[in-house]
Amino acid sequence: SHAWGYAANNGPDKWCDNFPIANGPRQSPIDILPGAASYDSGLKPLNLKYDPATCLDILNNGHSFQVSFSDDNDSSSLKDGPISGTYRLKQFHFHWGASDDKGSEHTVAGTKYPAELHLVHWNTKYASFGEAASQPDGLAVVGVFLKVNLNQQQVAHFSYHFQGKQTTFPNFDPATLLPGCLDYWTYDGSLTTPPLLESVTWIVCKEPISVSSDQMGKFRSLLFSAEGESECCMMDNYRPPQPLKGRAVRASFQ
Ligand SMILES: NS(=O)(=O)c1ccc(C(=O)NCC(F)(F)F)cc1
Ligand SMILES: [Zn+2]
Repeated sequence: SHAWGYAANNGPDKWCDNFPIANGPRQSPIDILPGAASYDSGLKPLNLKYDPATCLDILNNGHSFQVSFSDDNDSSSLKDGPISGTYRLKQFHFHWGASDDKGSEHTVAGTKYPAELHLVHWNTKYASFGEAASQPDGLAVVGVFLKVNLNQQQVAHFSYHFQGKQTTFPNFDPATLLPGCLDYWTYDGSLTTPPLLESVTWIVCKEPISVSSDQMGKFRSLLFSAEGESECCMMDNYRPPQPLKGRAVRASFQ
């Protein structure tokens, strides 16, 4: 079976063929309706601690580019918020569109942002990321919307062209990618790409960060294709919102 992707023949509408959980009860992303979210005063502020020294490399994995972190200790981790215990940062990556009117996976009352950042963390009550990824409370992903600010300087100089390309990416501090205000919505969901595992506590920040239109251009210059293949620009690598199926979305703010 041809690998999954975002094209008409292998994209989100086809994923259920090989991954039936695509129609499961807690799939992501979702459309967040702020008016329907319930404020929960029991939710704690996010406690994010990132150590740039744990930043390892940047990889174009053919679906996005991802910056990986060494996770053999808690020096880059998430605590509090809606979760209990400590979740270690494993990687971050983005989803984006072919134009600024689309690209985010979560939407807010139908509004699409041009891109969305995902900071992926795993619950240290499990032995590894791989084990955590198959547990209902195994992962916590912080989602941050990106908006285009026409005269904004570059967020960071990512531009990793071909699939499979990997390079060191020393001392990048992911805290520079966080908005000033860490108000968030939270709900139980899944990975937004196959295998679509229903193991994610989603934490979606209300405030977007700004990127330059040049930065968006750089994202769109990345390639789904590998070196030597006919060039296929990496864009529209987002899954559309999935049915809420009765889930509650809580807000950390009023
Ligand atoms: N887009 S997302 O929901 O943040 C997202 C985060 C992580 C993974 C991932 O590690 N897949 C590989 C695994 F775990 F073996 F299945 C996929 C999607
Ligand atoms: Zn993602």
